[in-house]
Amino acid sequence: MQIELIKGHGSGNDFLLIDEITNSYSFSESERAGLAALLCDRNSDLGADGILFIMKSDQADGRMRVFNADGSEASMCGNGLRLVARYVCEMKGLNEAIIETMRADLKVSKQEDIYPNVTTYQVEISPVSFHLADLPLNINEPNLLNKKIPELSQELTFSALAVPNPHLISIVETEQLKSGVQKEISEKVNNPNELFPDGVNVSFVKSLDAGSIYVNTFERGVGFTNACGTAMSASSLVTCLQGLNSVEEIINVYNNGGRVQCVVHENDENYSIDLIGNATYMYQAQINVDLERETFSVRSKEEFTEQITYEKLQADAQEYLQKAGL
Ligand SMILES: N[C@H](CCC[C@H](N)C(=O)O)C(=O)O
Repeated sequence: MQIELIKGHGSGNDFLLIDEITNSYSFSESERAGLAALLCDRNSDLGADGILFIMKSDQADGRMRVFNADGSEASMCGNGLRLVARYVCEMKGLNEAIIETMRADLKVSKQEDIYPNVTTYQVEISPVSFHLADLPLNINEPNLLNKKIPELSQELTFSALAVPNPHLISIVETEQLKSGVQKEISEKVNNPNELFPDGVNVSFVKSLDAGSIYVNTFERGVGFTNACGTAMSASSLVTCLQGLNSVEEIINVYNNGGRVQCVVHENDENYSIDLIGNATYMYQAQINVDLERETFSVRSKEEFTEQITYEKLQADAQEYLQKAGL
């Protein structure tokens, strides 16, 4: 089958966007998973952290389904939703829209550039739950906020929440970031285990200057990525719960792919997070895929020029992190 796609990224978390609104593709569930595993392979001519299927919606301006590089589907993707927001808004000539996701119809909007000439969108991250059954996390507690999980670590404390995809977050110091402990814990909870039967995204967070944090994430279904939008949003919320940052204030979230901003909103113990950051296109391509034989070829590939400007944002962020000793 012939497929057109755009490759883009949100803070270095890169995705293949497949437009099912304009094109008359009709993928079965197994084809969606198979395409993700085949096209996201970093040893192939494409490679990405996941695929974003952009689909018609009966109730919103568009619909996003996100598949990780291992072919598993996730309920939400913050960096990916900014790319889908851009694609749908530009297609329909909108500055704001509603995008249907697995668990909620979410508000998205075009924003002022977060960095000169870097196309920027804001997306709503919601719903948020601290109920452990919503991850799921199998421990006999109503929630897990800044507590130990002895099976994973004797010294680290963790918070667990679903936004709505599952996140396990630990606020750490530089030495823990530089040790191999995050990889160890992440691989343990993303291979068959009793604690997290569906796996979990694992983030280590370091508080920097006031209103600034650094987040490093091992993503369920992918591995370490440059950034994870839902993880950066969930981490921002956890830093507010721990008194390191404040709700309704901009939090600069640094990551290995650059910088985004989060604003945590609280309404009677209900939280949502606004995630603001780049939505950068890298190239568009036409490919021929033979899923039976698990092969594909790139028929054409045309680069965009936006990445050149994005790399200036990324260099600034990396300079800041170097000064912070990261
Ligand atoms: N790996 C995640 C999905 C992608 C989320 C991430 N790329 C983001 O930007 O939020 C999961 O399985 O829950």
